[in-house]
Amino acid sequence: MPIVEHHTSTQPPSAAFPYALEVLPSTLATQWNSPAFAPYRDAFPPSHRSTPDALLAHVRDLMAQDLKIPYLKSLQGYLWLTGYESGALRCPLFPDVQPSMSAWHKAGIAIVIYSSGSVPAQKLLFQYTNSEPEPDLRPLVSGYFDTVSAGLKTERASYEKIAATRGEGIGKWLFLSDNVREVDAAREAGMQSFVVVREGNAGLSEEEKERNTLVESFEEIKLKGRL
Ligand SMILES: CSCCC(=O)C(=O)COP(=O)(O)O
Repeated sequence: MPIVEHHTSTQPPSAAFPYALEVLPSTLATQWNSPAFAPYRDAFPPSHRSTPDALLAHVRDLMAQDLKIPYLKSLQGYLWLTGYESGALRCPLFPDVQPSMSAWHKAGIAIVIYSSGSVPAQKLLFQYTNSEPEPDLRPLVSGYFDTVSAGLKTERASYEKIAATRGEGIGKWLFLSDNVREVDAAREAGMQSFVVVREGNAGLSEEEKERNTLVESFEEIKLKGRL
């Protein structure tokens, strides 16, 4: 049963983050007091949401640091919704991702997503992919977790919590991520855990390469004899 860490192991850099920054000023200007937007606004600390300009500056700052704060992630999901629905955004996938996910699904292996991106944002990403002829990959996914529902991705307890939601023992799970600290946490919890090496990811030290199983494509996973 794989858990697919969905950002850098399934997707090359996408236009989603620039899109959120692009539409943020007009969203703040036109929706500041709208009932749809208010919950996203009010999730930010009061000191950073006194005015639309204050919130704009704060969100730009958080995004420049790529901070994985739940209220930022919720806002991004809200901003991405119009982009996906209008066709301005599509989630680009590495070419091995859809065929592998389909094959695992066909083989009865459950695929669960765990990301710092909010669960609503994860569902959008998998609904609107660049996969042809069927861009909507949600039927292949059995569950979604984020840092609100499962906890931090660098903590062992988060993986224990996710594994406890299904009947298989934790030793049957495989976790995939580009982030070695996440891979370590999942392994400590008792999951099998591989580092997915993709172009553009942070490099690994020699020590990290030696003590981890590395895969450059999901197609290699079967060859490693784990599925
Ligand atoms: C366009 S990527 C959306 C996911 C996201 O917001 C993010 O921060 C990625 O986090 P992950 O834990 O999946 O690396």
